[in-house]
Amino acid sequence: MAAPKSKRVYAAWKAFRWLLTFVSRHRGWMIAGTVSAIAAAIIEVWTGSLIEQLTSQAENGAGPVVIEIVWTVFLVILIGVPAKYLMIYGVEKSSAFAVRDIRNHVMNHIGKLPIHYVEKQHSGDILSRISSDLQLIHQFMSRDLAQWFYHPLLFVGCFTYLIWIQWELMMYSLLLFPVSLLVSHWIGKQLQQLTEEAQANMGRMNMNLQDTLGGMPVVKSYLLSGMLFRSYQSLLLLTAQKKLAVKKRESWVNPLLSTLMLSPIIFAVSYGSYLISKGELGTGELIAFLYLLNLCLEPLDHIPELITHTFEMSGALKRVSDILEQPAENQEGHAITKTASPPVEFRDVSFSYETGSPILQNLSFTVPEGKTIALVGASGGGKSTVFKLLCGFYPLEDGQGNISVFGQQVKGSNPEQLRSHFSVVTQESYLFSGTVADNIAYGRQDASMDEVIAAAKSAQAHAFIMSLPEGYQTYVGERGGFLSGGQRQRIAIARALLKNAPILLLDEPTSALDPESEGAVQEALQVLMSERTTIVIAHRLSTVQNADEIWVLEQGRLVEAGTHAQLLEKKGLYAQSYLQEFAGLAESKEVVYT
Ligand SMILES: Nc1ncnc2c1ncn2[C@@H]1O[C@H](COP(=O)(O)OP(=O)(O)OP(=O)(O)O)[C@@H](O)[C@H]1O
Repeated sequence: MAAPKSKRVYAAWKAFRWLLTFVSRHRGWMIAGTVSAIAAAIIEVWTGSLIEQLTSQAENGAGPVVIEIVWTVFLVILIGVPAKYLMIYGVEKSSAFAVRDIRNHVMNHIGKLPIHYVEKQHSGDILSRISSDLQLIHQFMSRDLAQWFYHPLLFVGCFTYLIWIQWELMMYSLLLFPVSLLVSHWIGKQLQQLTEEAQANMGRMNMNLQDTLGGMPVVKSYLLSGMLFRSYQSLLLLTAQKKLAVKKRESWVNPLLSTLMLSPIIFAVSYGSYLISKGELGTGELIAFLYLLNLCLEPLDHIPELITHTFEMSGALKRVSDILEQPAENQEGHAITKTASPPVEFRDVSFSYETGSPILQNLSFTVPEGKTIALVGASGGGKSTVFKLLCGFYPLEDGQGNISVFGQQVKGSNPEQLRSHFSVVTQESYLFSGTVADNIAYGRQDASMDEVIAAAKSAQAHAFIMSLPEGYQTYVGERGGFLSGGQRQRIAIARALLKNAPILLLDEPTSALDPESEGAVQEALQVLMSERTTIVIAHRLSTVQNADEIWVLEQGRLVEAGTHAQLLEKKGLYAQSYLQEFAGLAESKEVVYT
């Protein structure tokens, strides 16, 4: 449902004010551009006055004065050239810097957005806001902002001077002016709505494109390219229709307005000639009047266009400022330091993403220092949620229990400081665009090359890295696409080793690998896990067997805990359900009943 008008106007005004805060940081060039715009407008009006003097003196036959005025006209025109140059360059320069700052600000803000917001958005839509919406804003600032100073000033200057020459002629000539303003304002509002819709569709198209490229193997194997293409096509059509609707309105309203603009000239020539015949107006005055009236009409021709561009820009501005209005994750809070208290403790934690669908229920456990805990349980039972809460991605509300790390509450802690205690390795580790060395060094950005190599050696990755065409400087491709799954995991383990955090959160890093790659990654993991506290979401029998303790999570509750042998002995849920999943039915039976 569309927001009420007053709210939309307020939102547009707020977005505009926000834009001005960025422009004001580069006010030097903006002021230079604005002053030049004022100067350029004054020069235009001044030229009109000189033309009037010139024709009057010529009529009176004052030859030397005429020559003097001609020189002055040339001089004034010459001064106008740098003034117009500075008007355009000054505003463009400050706009370019302002847009650079906005991009920085948006990017910085996105990095600080809480994960619970980002998880709900499509990255393609966010990307579209940063690229095409900001592009539209930049276009407005560099193309239209200077004109917003120049044209109204030119209009006011010419208007005042025209009134002074012959106010009646002026008033009659511009009778139709309010009509054109009303038409352009009305059309501008419609354009803002259409532009917002077109930009939102662009966002959806980007989502579609990103899904097609990012999920290419799935797209190919499930023969989805046709379906995705069709949905892209229909979005494209919708976007084209919206843009066409914008152009359609622009293209009938602009000629209409231009025609309205011609009427004052026709009127001025007719009525002015009548006044001359009555001796109430000089020929020079009429020539100057027509020159200035023409100048006066130039802004009137441009202002409607400026208004429509401004509405278009405010649609884009709103989409960008929507992201910025999302509160950033609180970067303050108490520091968590490593102490002798248990590394991880959950006390009566109950949590839900949506009200009414509990995910964790009164969950309590303590992970002792240096131990490896395997979390098992049915899919959707809340295992990954435990990790998300531990890293502070979703803050606990009052009454939802307590989570502590080294005896200090996660709630209200400094998130960066908190996360410095964890290394996370997931089933499919994320590699960034860049080299192998870069990707390992993301574990600790001040690490030396020797430390990167040492980490790679410990992660059993050095040998394969050295066999790559450019060794550590080999480009890994998008998301590490040039490497095998096992190689990617070993780079991720090297990154975690370099980070050297005391607590490991593993989402079974070998579960997506074939047995051959698994062996090498397991060896790397053993190095990583030694002397660290580890919680591992277990999918493999070998992992649960090697864990110090296994915890069974069922619908957000801890229902069984013990070593592999103890849980087998108990013949409870673990022995009956999960072991079969890990080892296959036959193997589990064999183990259970021996
Ligand atoms: N960001 C989210 N917003 C809403 N619901 C979510 C979100 N993330 C997870 N859930 C829901 O929470 C429940 C627990 O998810 P979680 O990922 O913790 O389970 P899991 O035990 O790790 O499952 P799996 O073994 O399949 O990875 C699921 O029902 C899931 O749909």
